[in-house]
Amino acid sequence: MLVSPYRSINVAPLPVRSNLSRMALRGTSRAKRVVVIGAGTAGLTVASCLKSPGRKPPQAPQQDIEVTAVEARGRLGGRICTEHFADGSAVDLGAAWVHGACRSNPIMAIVKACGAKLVETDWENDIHFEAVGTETEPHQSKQMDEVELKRSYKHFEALWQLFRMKQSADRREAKKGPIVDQSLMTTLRGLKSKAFRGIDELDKRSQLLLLSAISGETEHDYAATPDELSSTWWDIDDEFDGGHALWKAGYQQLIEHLAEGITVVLDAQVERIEWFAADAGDGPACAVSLRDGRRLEADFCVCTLPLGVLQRDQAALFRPPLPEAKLQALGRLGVGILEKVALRFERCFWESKDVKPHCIYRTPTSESRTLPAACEAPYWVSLRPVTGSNVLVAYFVTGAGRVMARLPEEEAVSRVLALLKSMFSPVEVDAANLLEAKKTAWAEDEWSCGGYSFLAVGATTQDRHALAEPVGPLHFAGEATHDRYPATVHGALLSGRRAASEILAKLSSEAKGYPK
Ligand SMILES: Cc1cc2nc3c(=O)[nH]c(=O)nc-3n(C[C@H](O)[C@H](O)[C@H](O)COP(=O)(O)OP(=O)(O)OC[C@H]3O[C@@H](n4cnc5c(N)ncnc54)[C@H](O)[C@@H]3O)c2cc1C
Repeated sequence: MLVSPYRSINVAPLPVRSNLSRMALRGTSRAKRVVVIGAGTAGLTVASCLKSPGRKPPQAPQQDIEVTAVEARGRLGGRICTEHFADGSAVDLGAAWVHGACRSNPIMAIVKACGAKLVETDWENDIHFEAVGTETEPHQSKQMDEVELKRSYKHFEALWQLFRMKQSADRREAKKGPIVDQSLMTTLRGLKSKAFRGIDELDKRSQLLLLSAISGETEHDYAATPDELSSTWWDIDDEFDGGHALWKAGYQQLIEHLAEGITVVLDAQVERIEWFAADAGDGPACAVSLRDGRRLEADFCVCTLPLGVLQRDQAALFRPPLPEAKLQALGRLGVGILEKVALRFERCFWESKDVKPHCIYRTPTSESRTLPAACEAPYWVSLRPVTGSNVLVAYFVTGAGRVMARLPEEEAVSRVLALLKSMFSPVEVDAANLLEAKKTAWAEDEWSCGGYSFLAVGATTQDRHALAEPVGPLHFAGEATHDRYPATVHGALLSGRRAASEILAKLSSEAKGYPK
């Protein structure tokens, strides 16, 4: 059966919960109401922090807070979406890895609290194929020559050293005043030295291998092409130490933990967010209108809508309109595309007695690969080391992801099978060996409009700050608003904590009688 994320067929429906948080009421006539828009990681974190804001200093006010999260989908988690195959094994169709599984990563405390099991991915344990001939039927692949692979890495390292020097110089200039940014690919193409004569000077084959290495370094992580990514600010994000680990029972464990005790209204699509001036009288500070006509009034509203949704809907959503700085930030930031096709087989054909790869790569032929290229071929992650099930997950990014998102499920699956057949014994990859498949379409999904945010040409971290900036009683969270850890679950979680502490700080100064 093929399942797209928004259908969420295999996810056990989580009940709408209704035990509102009630802390001791002191000094106010009624509880403060907070509406959180979106019940993904950021939204649930805001709600959970406001529900139990932790130990407070004695002078801090005890404030009664009622938190309600409204969520467009019929499930929790947003871009976290765990589904299950018929054998009970979990597969994450949205976020899968805890990037930087170390103690300072806030996700690890939740992993510990829910007793979850993580399995680290061994990126070195991989196999590389390359396509031979043209990409037209029947296409074949052969395992890559190690010597050639090493040679391509040499080119890559030389190019990357040059790039890092240029990027440091550009960043120094940016500190002095405005600079003209350009795409990562434009910069890479312009780099030459004695050790590296330039991309265009390489023979076709070396170019192809170099480009694959660039894809691996940029497109796989950022879900955007080097033509889209900012050269100056590429890789400005921070990361936690430690490996990259997958959840044995799925990322949904994090969502279930965050959602405990939170009131969530599911199937509630927000159509309008209004806020009113502080001197507008005794009425509500803001109001959220739903597609079904319901209206929720509140003292604060926290918007955790994904960047793609904000870009599409901001003009219709906000009354009054968002400030210019926010609109400009929305226009500059980019949304990357990442899609998955997960296949469960009866028999495992990608492992041998000696080789049990975690990852499988395939370089397409030069004929099919235009420069500068989008990553046209997927890479595969084996879930055998994680769940023990014979599952391969194919990852498609950027243009290839967009194509996959639009393809009917059966066609997408047969394309992935054809690629696998070209690399492994066609007898083993036979459709009869395929038990189940699940396919995503995040790029087409009304409530995510893509994968995750990236700094496009001309965008800077300041745009993330502008997106995070509160507007009156309206606060903002979500992965795109985090400056250090965007595009990740931990970034979304930390952005939720930030928005919650902004509201608590306002309540605290209000209780002390400071002006709003
Ligand atoms: C395919 C894929 C793979 C990824 N892999 C990883 C990974 O391995 N590791 C990692 O750390 N990160 C990964 N990410 C990124 C990670 O999933 C996100 O950064 C994170 O989940 C975002 O959380 P959020 O709360 O900001 O947004 P979301 O989870 O998208 O939450 C926003 C919520 O708002 C809801 N919503 C939208 N519109 C409306 C509306 N009008 N009214 C009401 N509700 C609305 C949405 O349904 C959603 O539930 C991946 C993302 C994708 C798509």
